[in-house]
Amino acid sequence: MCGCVTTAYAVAVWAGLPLQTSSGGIRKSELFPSLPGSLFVFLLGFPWFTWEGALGLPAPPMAGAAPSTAFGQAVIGPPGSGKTTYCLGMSEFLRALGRRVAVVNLDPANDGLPYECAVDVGELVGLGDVMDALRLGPNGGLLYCMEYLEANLDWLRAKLEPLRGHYFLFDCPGQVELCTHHTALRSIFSQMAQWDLRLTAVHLVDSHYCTDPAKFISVLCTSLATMLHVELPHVNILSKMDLIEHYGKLAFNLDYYTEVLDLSYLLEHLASDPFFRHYRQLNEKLVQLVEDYSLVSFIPLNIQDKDSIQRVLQAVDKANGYCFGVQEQRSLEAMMSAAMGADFHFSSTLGIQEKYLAPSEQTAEQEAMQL
Ligand SMILES: Nc1nc2c(ncn2[C@@H]2O[C@H](COP(=O)(O)OP(=O)(O)OP(=O)(O)O)[C@@H](O)[C@H]2O)c(=O)[nH]1
Repeated sequence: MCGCVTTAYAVAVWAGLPLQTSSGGIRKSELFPSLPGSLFVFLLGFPWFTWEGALGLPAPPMAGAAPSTAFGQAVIGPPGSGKTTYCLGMSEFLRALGRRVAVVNLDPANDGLPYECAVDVGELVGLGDVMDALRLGPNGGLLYCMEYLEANLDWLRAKLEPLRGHYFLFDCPGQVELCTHHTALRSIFSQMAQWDLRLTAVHLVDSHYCTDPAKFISVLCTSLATMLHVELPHVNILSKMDLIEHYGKLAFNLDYYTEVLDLSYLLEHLASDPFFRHYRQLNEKLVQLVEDYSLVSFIPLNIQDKDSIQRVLQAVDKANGYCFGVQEQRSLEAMMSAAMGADFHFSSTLGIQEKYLAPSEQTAEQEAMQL
């Protein structure tokens, strides 16, 4: 069809027929004044000739062509923060939304996986074998395994290539140094970006750390270091929201922790502890560093709560650009996304607070925050 139109156009141009209305017609001599007619028709015969190219316009999208870009999540966080459970819950949620999901286990220490694993790094390198052969402990062994994977990325690429078109969840090892200063994991992610795999780093942190101000400062520092080191679009998650007050009451409202509001209140709270009073200056500097970057915030998650997973997915899809992708299964998913976007953020955090935190008398700090 396109060929016929092109040929008719070529004949018309060659014959010198007007190409628009009789009054405003354009002749070949006006379009291509310096191009001899025979050369012009000769060019039209080539398969690479397109009118869009000739007129400097972008090429039209090829209907039905499979886009090569893949999307996914790199699930990271300290040991026990809930990465494997997250991969299971998120993969089930995504499948219910109609996405084809492939979960990839990059943690050689993971055994007895609860999810259906599409690719398992254990097929390439085993932690037990490395520890035995090189007489390393579990930590050193795991770092070696990651370096081994980095040196054998062809293996991973060959495993991922047949899964193009899937949405990927990478269950990563929990060693904190892998995300804060060791280079192997970062280099694996950056290589995946070269393969046109757009990942969001989903960094899980146990929410009960919020109940201890000193631990929360350390969580803020680790999260910031991870964001700066991993170099991926990043979403921080407070996991296990249902257990948030398991080890004590929160000193402030939940949004204080999720939005990382004025941290000087945290320092005042710490000053009441005789041990931390001696480290006030150190804590001040750490808190100042976090505030200066102004990058860290958290989304609360209870993996058993659909609304909470949806909120996380919405942030992840924005971060890696999935929501702008051509493969999005529109309809219900898009409608949910729009509805969530209209949600007033403060009220949604308040809703989570009411759900998971026991109502209590206002503490002195909370009163001070409201003033
Ligand atoms: N109550 C509750 N428990 C959770 C939640 N998420 C994870 N857990 C539990 O936390 C424990 C650790 O979860 P995992 O998913 O194994 O954590 P991980 O980060 O993969 O751990 P490593 O592989 O050791 O790094 C398990 O007992 C889970 O059942 C949650 O949202 N709520």
